[in-house]
Amino acid sequence: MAEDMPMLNISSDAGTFDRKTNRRHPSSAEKWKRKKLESKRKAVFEPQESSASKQRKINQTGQQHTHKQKLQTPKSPSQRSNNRDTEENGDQREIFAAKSPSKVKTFPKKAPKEHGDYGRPFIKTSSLFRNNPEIPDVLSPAVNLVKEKVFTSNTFEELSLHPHLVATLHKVLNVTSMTSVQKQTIPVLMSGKDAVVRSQTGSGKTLAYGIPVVQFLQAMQPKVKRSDGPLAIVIVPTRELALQSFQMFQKLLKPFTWIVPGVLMGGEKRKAEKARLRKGINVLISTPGRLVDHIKNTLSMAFSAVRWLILDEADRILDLGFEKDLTVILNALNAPGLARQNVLLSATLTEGLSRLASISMKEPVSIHVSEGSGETVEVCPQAAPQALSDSYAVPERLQQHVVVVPSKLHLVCLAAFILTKCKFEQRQKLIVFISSCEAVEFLLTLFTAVLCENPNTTSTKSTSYLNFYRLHGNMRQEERTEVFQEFSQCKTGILLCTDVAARGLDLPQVTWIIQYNPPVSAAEYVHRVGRTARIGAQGSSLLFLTPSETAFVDVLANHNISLSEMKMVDILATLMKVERFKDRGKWDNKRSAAAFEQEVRERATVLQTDFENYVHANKESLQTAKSALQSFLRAYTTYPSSLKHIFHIRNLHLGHAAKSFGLRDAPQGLGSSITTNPANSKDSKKGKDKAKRPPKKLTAKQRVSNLMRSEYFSGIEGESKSKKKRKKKKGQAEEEESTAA
Ligand SMILES: Nc1ncnc2c1ncn2[C@@H]1O[C@H](COP(=O)(O)OP(=O)(O)OP(=O)(O)O)[C@@H](O)[C@H]1O
Repeated sequence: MAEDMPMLNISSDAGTFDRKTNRRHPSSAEKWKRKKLESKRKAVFEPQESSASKQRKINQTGQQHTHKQKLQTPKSPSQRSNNRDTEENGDQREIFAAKSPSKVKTFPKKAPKEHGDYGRPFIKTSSLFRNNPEIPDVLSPAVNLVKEKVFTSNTFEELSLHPHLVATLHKVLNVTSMTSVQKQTIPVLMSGKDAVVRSQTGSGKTLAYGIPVVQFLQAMQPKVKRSDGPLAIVIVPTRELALQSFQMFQKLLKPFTWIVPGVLMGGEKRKAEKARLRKGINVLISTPGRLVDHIKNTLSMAFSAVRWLILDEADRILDLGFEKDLTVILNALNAPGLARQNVLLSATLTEGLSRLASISMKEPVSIHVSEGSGETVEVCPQAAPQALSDSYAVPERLQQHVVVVPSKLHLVCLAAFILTKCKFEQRQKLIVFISSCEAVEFLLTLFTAVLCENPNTTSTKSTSYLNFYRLHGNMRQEERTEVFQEFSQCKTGILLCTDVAARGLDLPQVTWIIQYNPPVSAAEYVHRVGRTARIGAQGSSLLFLTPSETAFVDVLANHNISLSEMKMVDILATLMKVERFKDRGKWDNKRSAAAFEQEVRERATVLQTDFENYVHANKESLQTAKSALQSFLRAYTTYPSSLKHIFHIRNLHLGHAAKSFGLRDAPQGLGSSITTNPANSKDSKKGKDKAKRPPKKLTAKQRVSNLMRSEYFSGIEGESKSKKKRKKKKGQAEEEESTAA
């Protein structure tokens, strides 16, 4: 791993160390030594290698790894990681390098003149930029884009709605003409039929079911009373989406004050929710888990009057994690046997839904908004959802990009992209998708500490153009709600989040969606990017892939999604404009392209070193980084089997992945359950043996538990067994308490 360490090449004998900047200035003796070694620099820099020489190096890599591991043995990893500051670490590396035979390269002592000295220690860039897998060109296959027209020229007046409802749409919701999905769905639902609705993200599906429900309820005779209990139930996969749908119903129901909407989200005290349920909620919006909780534990929960069941993001709700909950809900609803209208909606409904349709729907109308089908609505009994193709429509004004970044460079590349957008462009609102709650927390802390502080001053005041927010399922509900509201209202900001924010959230003016960790399916990709370019607006997205993951572009192409490539070097080049590097001198066009590239590499290395210094500054931050890495690895094991040929934990290089968490080494004992790349194994011989063994087959139960764990990583809904048990106990206690009261 030694070669993977960031090399601030500093000798121990003299020089001054600037504690403010964490950098050491070389002594004159050192400078002389460096000068002598200048002639060797070419051998070290190797700016452009031929593919033949690259291949040779790849062939040698295994040998080099083994050798370097041997060199490191005098110190245990834990001892190494306890070395707080770079100076100490730098000494350590030099000692090892001195003892090593010729295969281990000697590091240069001085940067070439054209790169400037600026009185800074020379920065060896190879640890970040060498031994990375080759970056292939990504050619997104040609696809037939599925187009959906968002707006129609038809108005809500054409629908025979209650005039107060039309007025509310105009005045409160500020909408006048219908979107395509509304034009097709509202009349079908108003005629009393069940429907399966698929239309692109941000096309107005919420009002497409909200308007018919309100129209129906306000017209009911005798007039709706609170004591009637739930008449319409809306199930959504996340708490924030529940809150958002609830707020939409609140607005729509403004003129019809006798109809009461309510939301059950979890996070709130069950006792308080129970009290609200007892008082009476007519339009009940809930996450599946919370509703099941009340079905099982709230005696006063009655479903005898339910006339509408709406599953928004229906494909998500049908995922394994929620299926059990849904069965409980359907059993409870089906018991009284009242005629009920059922609606399923999502931007990515596929044939998997036929199972649910057959359980709960009667001759559903299939509404599929796309070019060509714009004016027609088919009535397809039972098998309707199967007719839905696997081609997904994405918003027309969404610009989709992909960037291929080796694992080691992930962190600096994300940081550079955030800086590019937020510092040098106006009014940027970014959402960054990350695979686990722990990794979100880690990146928030790291970026806030390293990017928001100005290294040239002692002030810790954060820079005004970088406002970080975070959202994931391990946060307290009040905090989640607060962040959701704040990020909705802010003009600029960066939301670091898990997939809790992937579905349905209507966050205004989001300009960029960054998928730092790839999604678990093409459908999830569509929902993530759908947080921008909503309702006809413009937006952009960027998908990060490692070189071994580029086949995911073909998976997306199979669903008619096409991406254009962005080059990592172009993203990193932003570092040339960043103020924190201003002491490195001004750059102009007169310098050679190679010098420019070298300077970019050096700056990226300085930034990576800042990240690593922060991570290794104390035990706590080191542990946080390790936990984040571990959770990332665990999340990586949960890709479905259909994508395992692309996203397999064995393809990951642990040392490189560790670097993307600011760690200088892959921590030991990352969890025996995680299958690792044999090349990462401490004992390469053992690793080879391991590689021969066929991968352990998981039982169905294990696969399910893996998926559930994946939910827990993003914190969408699934919970660990022990957490559920604790909650159940608490609930029972509350129940007893309230009965006693
Ligand atoms: N007819 C309309 N005219 C103008 N704006 C509208 C109209 N209908 C809905 N909107 C607005 O469009 C935005 C997106 O709507 P909505 O959240 O319902 O989309 P969606 O199709 O459910 O998206 P997703 O698939 O991501 O859940 C909302 O801000 C909503 O207020």
